[in-house]
Amino acid sequence: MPDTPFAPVILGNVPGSFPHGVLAERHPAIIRQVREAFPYGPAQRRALDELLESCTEGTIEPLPADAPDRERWLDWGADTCTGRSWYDVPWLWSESYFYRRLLAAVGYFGPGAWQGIDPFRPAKRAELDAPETDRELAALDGLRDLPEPERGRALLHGSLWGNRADLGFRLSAEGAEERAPAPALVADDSERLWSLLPPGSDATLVLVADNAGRELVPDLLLIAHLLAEGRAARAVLHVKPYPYYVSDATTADVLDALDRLRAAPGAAAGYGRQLWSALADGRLAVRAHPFSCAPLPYERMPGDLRAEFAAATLTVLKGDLNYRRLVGDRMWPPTTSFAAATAYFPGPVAALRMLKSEVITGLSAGIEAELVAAEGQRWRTDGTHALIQVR
Ligand SMILES: O=P(O)(O)OC[C@H]1O[C@](O)(CO)[C@@H](O)[C@@H]1O
Repeated sequence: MPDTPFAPVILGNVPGSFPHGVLAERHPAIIRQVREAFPYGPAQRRALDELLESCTEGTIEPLPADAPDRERWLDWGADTCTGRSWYDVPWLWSESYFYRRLLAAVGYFGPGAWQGIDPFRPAKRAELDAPETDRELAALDGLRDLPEPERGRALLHGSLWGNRADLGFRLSAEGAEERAPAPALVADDSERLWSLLPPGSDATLVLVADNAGRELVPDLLLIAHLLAEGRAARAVLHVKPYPYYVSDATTADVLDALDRLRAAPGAAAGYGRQLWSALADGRLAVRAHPFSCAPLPYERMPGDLRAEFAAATLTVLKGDLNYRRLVGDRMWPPTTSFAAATAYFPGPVAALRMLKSEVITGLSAGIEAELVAAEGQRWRTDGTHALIQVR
């Protein structure tokens, strides 16, 4: 991507800005939430306190010498960020490293009794087990008699609006959903998406997941539909290798979502069985590439991931964080073409995203004017607007 002066990389060092608020308020709130999630011992509580002090008043500290991923983080720029304020390095880097340090503080990486214990699991399970999930699964019965294109559209929108299920965002977004006088969908390239996945095509779909629970379930339903209707011959679901951004999906969350579907009454159980057999016979594969938790834009993706995305008929990136990484987490003018901002991507790519941070591209001047007239700049960050963009 050309180093364009008019699209600076986002930092968190402007007091009052959305990124600054995430570092200064949301991260401390997440540390408090994690502290209460499990009966962590004195050592873990001390480590959480130290992280709280470091990320609010201190500087970025290096990983311990024996950290298994120390070399990887050096490749990801740790030597240029450690020793500096969390607010003065790229926001994306700061956020990503915060979750790496948070997991280390509770002993997630081990060795020890807390190795592999997901500090966000109670919150994710509560969201998956919520009565709203029952209602959403029951609504699937109403899709059975619809013609395929309508069922496809309903499931695509289920996956899109499912991106509301961002538990980190919810910590600081009370009441956001009531507002939004301007159009909720600010860009819609869904017809182009369907044209890339016609029925009967030997297509390979790659879906890069975002949140677990009530977002992951509709993502899985969309995959099941595309496989069952022959719009995709095979699918790869990318999840996170470790817990991330509070509610991002891991393989354990995929299994929880599958259990939820298979245990549900009606059409939902059928989708659950389809997905189970697709996993068993290889039509659906789950991958957890380390780069999924990298503090870097997709432009910096490693060769094996680039090759996988290049070979895919379509790569669907879910959510706000993936969108930020897709367009370099830069403050592009909103009317900058999505195709130009993603020109480096090795294959056809679609973004399904709720707007929960300032980054945006590919808006028409008319839509931008309407949004600004109705909501100032609130539309960028309050999670009430969405986009489907395809290149
Ligand atoms: O779950 P999503 O859609 O990637 O959203 C992640 C949220 O976290 C943020 O990184 C802010 O912490 C924003 O990108 C967004 O508000």
